[in-house]
Amino acid sequence: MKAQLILEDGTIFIGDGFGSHIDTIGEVVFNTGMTGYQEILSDPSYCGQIVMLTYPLIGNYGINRDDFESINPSIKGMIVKEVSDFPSNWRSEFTIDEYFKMKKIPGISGIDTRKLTRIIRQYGTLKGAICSINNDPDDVLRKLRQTKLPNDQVRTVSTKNPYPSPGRGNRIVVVDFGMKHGILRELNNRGCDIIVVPYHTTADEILKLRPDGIMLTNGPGDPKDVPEGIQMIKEVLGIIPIFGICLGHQLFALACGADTVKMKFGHRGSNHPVKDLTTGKVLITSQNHGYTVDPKSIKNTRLEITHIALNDGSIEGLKHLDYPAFTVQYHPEASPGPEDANCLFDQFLAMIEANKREVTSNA
Ligand SMILES: NC(=O)CC[C@H](N)C(=O)O
Repeated sequence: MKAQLILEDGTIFIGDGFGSHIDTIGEVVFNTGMTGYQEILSDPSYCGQIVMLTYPLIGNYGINRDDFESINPSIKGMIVKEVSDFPSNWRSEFTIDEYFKMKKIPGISGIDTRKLTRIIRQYGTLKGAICSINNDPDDVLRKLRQTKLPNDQVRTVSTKNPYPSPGRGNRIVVVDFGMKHGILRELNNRGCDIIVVPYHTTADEILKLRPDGIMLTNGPGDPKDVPEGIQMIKEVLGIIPIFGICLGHQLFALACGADTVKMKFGHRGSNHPVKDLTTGKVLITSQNHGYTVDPKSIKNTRLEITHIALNDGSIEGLKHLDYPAFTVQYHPEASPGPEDANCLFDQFLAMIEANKREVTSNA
């Protein structure tokens, strides 16, 4: 069935609908990863967004039961050049079309994704609509321009109740701002005794759980829409060691007095080079963010920049100069993408051990 993609600047693309044939509106962003569409479509950080994949063939290894990053995908839609109807992989259980029909997500294929990428790179991320070819484009455009993008995505995707993932190692409270399950897997692999808590959990509630460390997860939207998280971080900083990823990194920066800004079109892909300023090494990283910490805002804080993006010089990592706490803008849990930065989870646990020794020696 023919479908159309309409951008808020008035550009119209005609393509073929796949998945659910419902109309949708969202922020159109592009991801340049060559693989990993299943992890991308189930990454809660894309909540409210229509994701365009620049790799030209999507769905060729199907949808399997192992690679989800959340139970229910929260993307608004997907834009691709070509969708594969006949996946070939021993793990495949559904085609992407079947899966999107089941989850009520619309997709559009047959789109000139190079042209669309150029538009977004030139003008920045835009709102867009995927709808039936029968809709009047002027009506859709009017509705699209009137539609405000949501600001409550973290509330939508965060867990409603705390839950444990037991282990015999360090107790980690994972604050779920829209967590990718890859983060849990990394902590589980290291034997951690995990308690996942909702985004609005207060510092007191967290401290009552007697954590050895606090993990601030990734998540969707503007970090300034999550004041509960910023307040909590201010109160636990210096008491419990902290590791933050992506939205967790941005919230940490705000809690420490830095500022965040929206990027023109963000970083989304699996091969973003990042320089670790402490070692001089370059890591190839997995990324998905549309906001960034403003470098001008760092000088009045007690933060040190530990990592920078080599494509545009933006901040990719921070550490606190006085307290055990560090954060990264990229995804050390990969899922999808390279595992160059996986050792950050080990560094988190080493920081926890060092902190325990310090607390004991000061006692
Ligand atoms: N993956 C993330 O945590 C993304 C963080 C934030 N929502 C951004 O777009 O910048």
